[in-house]
Amino acid sequence: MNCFSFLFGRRKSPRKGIPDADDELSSIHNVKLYTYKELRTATEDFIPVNKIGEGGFGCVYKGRLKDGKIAAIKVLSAESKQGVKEFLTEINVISEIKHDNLVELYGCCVEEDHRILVYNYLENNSLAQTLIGGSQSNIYFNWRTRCKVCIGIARGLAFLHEEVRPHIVHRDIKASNILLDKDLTPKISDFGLAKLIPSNVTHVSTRVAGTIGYLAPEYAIRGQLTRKADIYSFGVLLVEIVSGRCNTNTRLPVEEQYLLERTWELYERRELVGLIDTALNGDFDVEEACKFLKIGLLCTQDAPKLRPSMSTVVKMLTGKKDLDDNKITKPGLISDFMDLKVRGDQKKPDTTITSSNASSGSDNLDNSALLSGNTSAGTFNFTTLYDRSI
Ligand SMILES: Nc1ncnc2c1ncn2[C@@H]1O[C@H](COP(=O)(O)OP(=O)(O)OP(=O)(O)O)[C@@H](O)[C@H]1O
Repeated sequence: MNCFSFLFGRRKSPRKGIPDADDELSSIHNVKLYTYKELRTATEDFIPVNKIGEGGFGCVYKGRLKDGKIAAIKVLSAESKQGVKEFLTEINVISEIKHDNLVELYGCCVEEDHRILVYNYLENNSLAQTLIGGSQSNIYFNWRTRCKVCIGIARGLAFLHEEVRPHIVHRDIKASNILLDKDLTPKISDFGLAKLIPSNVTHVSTRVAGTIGYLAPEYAIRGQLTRKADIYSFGVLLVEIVSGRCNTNTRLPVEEQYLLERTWELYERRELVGLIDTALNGDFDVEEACKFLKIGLLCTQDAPKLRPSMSTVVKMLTGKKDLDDNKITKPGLISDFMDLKVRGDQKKPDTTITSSNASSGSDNLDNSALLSGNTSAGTFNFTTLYDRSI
């Protein structure tokens, strides 16, 4: 796989910051190329009624392709400079791998200034729009469905982490990146931030990107990226699925606002059952639900090496391996650190954050990482200064 050998900026297209289509096409392999005309026809000229969503990348439309397949057609917006790099990463990472719990890329369109991704259409939106904070959704997630969703996501991640070579770290596991098909099978999507981890290195140092609330502290603060960062994010998501709530909710009483802190507190008081979603109306296996919450805690422990691998998580979730309750240590939280720095108003719950000035792949770093964005805890914009040697 040739994911990160893209060339940018040799010949620019008239659109500022967008590389020439020929340059881009030379870095895209084994992917079906759609013409803009075909995608225009498929979406009836991208009419608003066919628009099914909008993300950081641009708008997503539903459309019928020439071969009759229904597709989700993601159009990179003209303003999205960051998106061009993510566009190529997404194509090169996802096009070469297939798994039941990963979204399927049908192909893409690179024509003049148009950059479009074409996916398998998934009928039931994302976990963020349905189970977690999706008040408009009419899907009921009973306990069995939640188990299936958790295990499916875990299997998809185990595949990326342990079966694909080189291993892939997704870097943005969160509720809005888990899409659901008609049977509520979960599909991990959005590989625009994914990184390959060569087998001979322990971690890569990288610009920090991801979503506040799901970011492992060692990665958020020091830029150290390993598979354990995804495992941390998965742990947060697992607790969200069992509790049916978002990781941060400032409308709740202060002591309940941060889900991981709350989970740890209830775990210590042996009252984890109090966290399980009341929408289940008591119709769940208490022991199993508490076990899932404990696995969430195992995955979010402060020390990355204590977090289990995803294949171990799959075994624990499916009852093929016992978990040692006595071994769970306190979750790593960046909220304490953020409390010192957070200022401003309350906006949207999920925000992608990016740090600048962090060297990539360097052995000796003097990093000054500027993090900025919005959380439900407030808009933040702060600088962390640190020195480290690996
Ligand atoms: N394959 C798909 N099938 C059906 N709907 C999809 C598909 N892909 C995306 N969508 C819809 O489009 C919305 C936007 O998706 P997109 O991946 O662009 O952004 P996001 O993940 O929600 O946000 P961000 O870009 O900030 O991470 C999704 O929430 C979902 O409703």
